[in-house]
Amino acid sequence: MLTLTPPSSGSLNYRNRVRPSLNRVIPTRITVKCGYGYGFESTNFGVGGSSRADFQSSCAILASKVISQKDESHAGGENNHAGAVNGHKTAVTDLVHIGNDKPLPPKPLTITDLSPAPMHGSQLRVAYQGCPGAYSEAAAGKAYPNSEAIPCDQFEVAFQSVELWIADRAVLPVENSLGGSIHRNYDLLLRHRLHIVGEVQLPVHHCLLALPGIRKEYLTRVISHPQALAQCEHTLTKIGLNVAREAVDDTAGAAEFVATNNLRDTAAIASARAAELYGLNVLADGIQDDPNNVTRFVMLAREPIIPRTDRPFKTSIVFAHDKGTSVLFKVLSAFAFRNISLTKIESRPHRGRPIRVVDDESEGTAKHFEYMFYIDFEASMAEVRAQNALAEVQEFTSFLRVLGSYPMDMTPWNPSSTSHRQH
Ligand SMILES: O=C(O)C(=O)Cc1ccccc1
Repeated sequence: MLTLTPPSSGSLNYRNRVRPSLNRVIPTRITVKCGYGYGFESTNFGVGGSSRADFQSSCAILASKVISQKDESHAGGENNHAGAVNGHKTAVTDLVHIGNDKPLPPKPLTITDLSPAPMHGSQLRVAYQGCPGAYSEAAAGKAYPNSEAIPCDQFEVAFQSVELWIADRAVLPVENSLGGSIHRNYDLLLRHRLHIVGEVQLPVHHCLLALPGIRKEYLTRVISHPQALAQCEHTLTKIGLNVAREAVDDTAGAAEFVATNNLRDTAAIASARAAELYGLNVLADGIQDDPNNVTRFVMLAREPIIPRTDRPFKTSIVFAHDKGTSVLFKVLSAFAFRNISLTKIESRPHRGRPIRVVDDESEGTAKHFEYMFYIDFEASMAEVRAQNALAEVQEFTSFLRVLGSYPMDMTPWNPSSTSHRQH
């Protein structure tokens, strides 16, 4: 389990443990002991900087990295017969020099360079918050089918694991069709320097889990992630479960807690996979109030991907403004005039500057809340209309950051089953 502890040590502990009762190997969440001295002040977010320039330079850095990695391969690594470019095996013929030590000109980027595979030559490692069986783990599997999912005990830790190269990607739930935005996670996006490189929408099908032999009538408590409790509230009442609700960090963690503590009076709301992993019975399934319950996750990486125009892309930005009237209206117009659809707009209190005091000699003083605005729009940063829209937005804002420009999840809509079953 990856956890945060005060600076000093520096050890990493990632192991598999066997649960004797379940006779199954479940990866333990990893624990990393390191400092957590991030500069969280808004000045560290690049206030006043040109995010378009930032974005473009990031892309250039990525492209030049690919090329320099090729050069490193030229220099001859551990293997004289084949080199690796971004983790992809390269045939020896690509690496020979022509003539007088003249290196080959750099090869054009290919599709595999756009989302670089890990340099360690193994599976992509994807960090998520929660225990095995959590929905975030399923989202990691949907986004990166052959990846190794790394459970972390907090989101902060999942972010750190990518920053410290323990993982290659982090998966973060950002909004739900019933509960709306997961605000804390938007704050995390701003506090860290990771880039959104993809999104997945996951139909979430909740089950009510209890120890074998336990019936609904024995229960005095239901535990789960707050989002899961909220998404099942009406159904729980409808099936007569008017018992205490308790929030825990993740759904699968709730299932594990019931199993390991042999709790006969407590049920967990979690996935069917969690029931299997922790040896629990499914008392009722499909208990989400909305059968079309979907959670959107974003994937984060240290480097941005190079935006393209040959498939639908989405771009996520965050901005703040100091003063001026109708700023939000002007920002929205920058997109509307260019026919760019917005898929999301969200405001969050500005942590660095939560309050603004306005003086008026005749009226006195007033306090206003200050906000950060998050917008997702349907265009790629490779499109001129998106670049122009952002150039305009920048004129009205004191801070602007592109969180990422990434392929939209276009998987066909496949809603979960429409009825819940009780057992
Ligand atoms: O707790 C989990 O399993 C998560 O991945 C977070 C979550 C909770 C409820 C719905 C979707 C994601």
